[in-house]
Amino acid sequence: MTHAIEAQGLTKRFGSEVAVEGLDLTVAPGTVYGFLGPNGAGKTTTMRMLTSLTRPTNGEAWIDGQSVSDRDAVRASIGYLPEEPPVFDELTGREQLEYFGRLRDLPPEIIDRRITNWLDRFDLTDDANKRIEDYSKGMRQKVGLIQTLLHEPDVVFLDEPTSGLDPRAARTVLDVIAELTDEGQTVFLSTHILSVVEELADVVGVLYEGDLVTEGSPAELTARMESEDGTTLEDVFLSVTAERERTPTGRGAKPESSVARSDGATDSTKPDADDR
Ligand SMILES: Nc1ncnc2c1ncn2[C@@H]1O[C@H](COP(=O)(O)OP(=O)(O)OP(=O)(O)O)[C@@H](O)[C@H]1O
Repeated sequence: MTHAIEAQGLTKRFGSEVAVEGLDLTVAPGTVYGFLGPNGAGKTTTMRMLTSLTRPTNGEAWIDGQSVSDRDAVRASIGYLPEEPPVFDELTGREQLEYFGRLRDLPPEIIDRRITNWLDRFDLTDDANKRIEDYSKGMRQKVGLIQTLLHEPDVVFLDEPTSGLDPRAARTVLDVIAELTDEGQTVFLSTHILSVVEELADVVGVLYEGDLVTEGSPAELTARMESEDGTTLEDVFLSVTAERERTPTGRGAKPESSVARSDGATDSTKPDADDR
């Protein structure tokens, strides 16, 4: 079976800073992989490598068996919603989505039909012709999510997809994620909201200082802890990350505050300058 996502020895250094270290993982098609880790653990950097937006310093990754080093070959298979949805303030919601549909080479009638359906699903129809500069954070997030899904990618990378959403919209997003996997799509989901992972993830991986410190189904991870009934994913998360804090390795020894981002990136869906 071809893995939807595979990484072998994936490593990213920014100067002397090791953001991700020798990451090995596989994700089966049609599943949700919950990617957890404290702030600065390397989740975004991992997703940027897996989506071909930044080049690994070492190691390799494949999407549907296709190397991410060939951006053109994997582009159509990937959808990526970064933490800050990349949208143009001066466009209306509908124009933004049409623009994305054209970038993805979708026929106009398909673009039109899918946009209409998604706007309706996310309760955005009445605001579709307003400029995005007048949108709330949650409305921008909805547009970002729709444009990520518009071309029906095989593998969807979502960074905090429910960020800024009210409970009803957040519920719609969770339902949509479950439906995607029913259709055979694969979802790589990074979030700090553990209940979301608990509900959706088939497999959970916890990244700590660039290292995958534990992996398994939510049930396996909670069962692995020698503790009383009622252990939650939060207990697991706190336990595995605290263990590492007591025995710092690699980049754990470095002060986080000394690290300056070298790309100054404002649009996290753009490839890094050194990767073009
Ligand atoms: N372009 C860059 N230049 C220099 N250092 C970087 C760059 N991008 C990330 N880093 C560093 O790599 C490490 C991992 O960052 P990353 O953004 O991947 O973490 P994260 O797990 O996504 O964090 P959060 O949960 O806060 O979003 C951090 O120490 C960060 O400062």
